[in-house]
Formats: sequence, C-alpha cells, structure tokens
Amino acid sequence: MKPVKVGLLGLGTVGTGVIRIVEGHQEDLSSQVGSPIIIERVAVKSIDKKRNIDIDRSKLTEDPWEIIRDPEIDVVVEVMGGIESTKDYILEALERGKHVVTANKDLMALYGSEILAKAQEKQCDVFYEASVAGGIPIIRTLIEGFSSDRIMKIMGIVNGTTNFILSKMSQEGASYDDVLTEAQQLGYAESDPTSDVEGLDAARKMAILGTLGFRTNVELTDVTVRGISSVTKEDIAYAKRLGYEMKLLGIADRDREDDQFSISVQPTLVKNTHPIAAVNGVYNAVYVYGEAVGETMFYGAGAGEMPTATSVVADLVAVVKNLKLGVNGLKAIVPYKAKKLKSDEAIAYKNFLLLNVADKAGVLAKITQVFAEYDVSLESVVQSPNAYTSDAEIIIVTHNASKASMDKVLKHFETLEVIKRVKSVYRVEG
Ligand SMILES: NC(=O)C1=CN([C@@H]2O[C@H](COP(=O)(O)OP(=O)(O)OC[C@H]3O[C@@H](n4cnc5c(N)ncnc54)[C@H](OP(=O)(O)O)[C@@H]3O)[C@@H](O)[C@H]2O)C=CC1
Ligand SMILES: N[C@@H](CC=O)C(=O)O
Ligand code: NA
Repeated sequence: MKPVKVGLLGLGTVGTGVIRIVEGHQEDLSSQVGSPIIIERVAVKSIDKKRNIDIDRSKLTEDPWEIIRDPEIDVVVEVMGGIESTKDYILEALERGKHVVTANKDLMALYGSEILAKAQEKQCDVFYEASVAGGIPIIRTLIEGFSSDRIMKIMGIVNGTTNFILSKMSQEGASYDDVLTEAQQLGYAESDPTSDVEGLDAARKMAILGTLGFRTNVELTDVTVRGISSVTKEDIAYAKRLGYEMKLLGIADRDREDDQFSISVQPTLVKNTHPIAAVNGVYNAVYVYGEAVGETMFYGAGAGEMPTATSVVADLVAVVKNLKLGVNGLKAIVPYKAKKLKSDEAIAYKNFLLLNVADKAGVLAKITQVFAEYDVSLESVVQSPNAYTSDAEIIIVTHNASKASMDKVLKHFETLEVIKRVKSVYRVEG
C-alpha cells in the first residue's frame, strides 16, 4: 500500500482545515482508498507566520514550484487563491501528470475550460467541489445525481459573506460595515471582500454551475452582476412588511423549447414562504429545478475552514479512488451546446420598486399610466407617508415584466416630475 503523496498549496483558512481532516480522519480515508494519504509538502507565502496548527517546519516552502516539480508528489491541492500565477502552477502540475484538487472559483470560472482540457489531454483529474457553495456537494450532484435530467433552473445563495451580512442586517438591524468586519474575522470573506459584496464571487460560482447545469460554456461575462453594497436597512424593512426576505441570489434559467438562457446575480426579494428565504447566516443553498425531477434544494455551510475542507478532501478521495481504478481524466461534463443567451425582451420577472413621490392628487395615476404604456402589469401598490417630509413612499410590485420594458419604465420615470427619486428596484422571486 504505497502512500499517496499530496502537495498542498496554501495553509490559510481552507488549507488548515484540509490538514485537520486528512490527519483526523486518516483511518477512514485510507480504508476508503486503500492507502495512506500523506501531506508531503506545503507552500505558504511566509514560513515564519504563526499558524494555528502544528506543522513540521521542514514541510513548508515559500516556492510553490518546488511542489509542482517534485516527482514524489501525486496530487496537488490548491487552496491558496490567485488567478494568473496559480493557473501556471496548475497547468504545469497537470503537464507533469499530477492530479489537481482546487477550491478556486476565480480560476475555474475564468480558465476552467483550458484547465479541464489539459487534464483530459494528460489523463489527470481536476476536481473543484469546494469552489461553489463550500461544503455542499453541488458540483457532484449536478454532474452525477442529475446526469439523467435536463436542468431548467438553478437558483442559489452561493456567497456566505453576503448572506451573513444580509441576515444580520435583517434580523438584528446590524450595520453593513460591522457585519462585514465580522465575516472577515471568521474567515468567510475573500482576501479582497469587494468580490463578495459586489457579487463577483457569486457570479463566478454561477458561471461554474451554469456550465455544468446547461452543458454550455457559460463565461463570467455572460453573468449580469449587481452586489449588495447599495442595499439599505430601509429596503430590507419594506420588503419584510410585504412578506419578502432580501437575498443575494444567483439565478440561471433556460427555456425548454430553444435552450436560451439568462444568468444573473443580484439582490432579490424572495417570498418568505420559499425555502431559500429561510437560509440565513453563512449558510448557502442551491435550488435546482430539473425537467424530470422537479424541485430540489441543497443546503449547508458555504464558507469556513472545516466545511470547505470537507469538499476538498472528498475530491482528494475521488482522485485517489480513480488512481486505484486507473480511470483518471474522464471528463464527466463536456459542454456541447451552442450558447444562446436570452435578449432583454425575453428575460422576465417580477419587480419591486420603492419610489419617493410628491404626496398630492393624481400622482398614482401618472405613475400607473407609465407602467401601462410599456405593458407592465402591477401586482400590488402600497403608499405610506414619509415620517420626516411631506413626501410619500410608494411601493410597487409588478407581475412578470420583460427586462426591456422595465428599463423603459425606469427611463420614463426620470422625466416624470411627480417622482422625486426611484429609491430602489429589486427582482422578486417566489
Ligand atoms: N475561506 C473560505 O471559506 C473559502 C475559500 N475558498 C477558496 O479557497 C482558496 C483559499 O482560501 P482561504 O483559505 O480562505 O485563503 P487564505 O487567505 O486564508 O489562505 C491563503 C493561503 O495561501 C498562501 N499563499 C497565498 N499566496 C501564496 C503564494 N504566492 N505562494 C505560496 N503560498 C501562498 C497563504 O500563505 P500565508 O499563510 O503564509 O499567508 C495562505 O496560507 C481561495 O481560492 C478561496 O476563494 C473556497 C470556498 C470557501
Ligand atoms: N468568500 C466566499 C467564500 C467561499 O467561497 C463566501 O463568502 O462564500
Ligand atoms: Na461545493
């Protein structure tokens, strides 16, 4: 039973969890794969940094190339982040016949197809379960569990940091900045948290899920993105009054007839009866609607040391099982469908609008007339006085309306004197 030797790139939040699981669950792991799994070398930025795990200093290196070029290493586990240089490490590891496990959604969303092609050429595995929804086995579910179905919709809370922030703002009335700092301290946020709060991290994950679900090559530029930095406590409070929770949702859906799809990430008001509305804190959830299976939903921790490491080590087990069977490099999903993105006329959903208007006769009529002009039908209209001024706030929820029509409505509102400000506009689901 020759041990399987692993080179670990990164010993931060996730890398530390990987060592804890490989050491703590060694008996179970080796009994599954038939040989011990050894973390042979570990690359870090600074060897002298104080760590919250005991590690033999001689295993550490500040040069990832030492690991990539080490002929003794069978599998490279990349949990250090970064894009361009990390891509070079991974491509070279594959070139040398090493299998790769990565948690890096930034890399996989941008260069996944190149990396997977190299892996296939070299008969190596590249697994990336931890890259989307941390501890939830959603990639494996889409590839294996739903291999028999046609996925029509994927809707996910796929960023733990923003869900943590929105939940605390909603439940505790906490301030955005304080909660962001807490998420950073807990190891949920990216090294640059802008990618969390501006929705880029979620967009990268949705590009990965869209590619797997729709079997077409979804690129990051196909995802329309809006983050949560402009969401206010007031928006959340109004949404609650109407029975909605605010969530940063990734939504990918496609048409049954012609496979046209749309994919977006945006703060969304979800009806509080929908199961995804109850997903709070750092938890993630991915709702998948399959033509045959119908509705399903997967829930779990989307970030953090041990949940993320669970997925990384599960991938490691899969690599080693394939090694024993001699079946590495079999690509499970090959995107084969031509990409057909929906036009703005074809994208339709409900909208929530919060308007600040003059409180006088005829205002509502003028506003509803604009909606009628662009064929947007309304589900509800609520007016409440503003406690501090002589203005009124109007909250409108539309029925399904095309994105193109809504853009025209909003453009027209800019010219309407009775509307002092369009305070917020959100997509509504559920
Ligand atoms: N944190 C989470 O909950 C999740 C993270 N991920 C992804 O996992 C990856 C790792 O995240 P996380 O553990 O949070 O990141 P951390 O910032 O906590 O850790 C990064 C690690 O990589 C090392 N490192 C960084 N750059 C280099 C380099 N050039 N050469 C050698 N070592 C380097 C750092 O060294 P040093 O310790 O010396 O600074 C550190 O040990 C990222 O791709 C992230 O997006 C995915 C899912 C969840
Ligand atoms: N920063 C990410 C970490 C996991 O991918 C998040 O908050 O979800
Ligand atoms: Na996952």
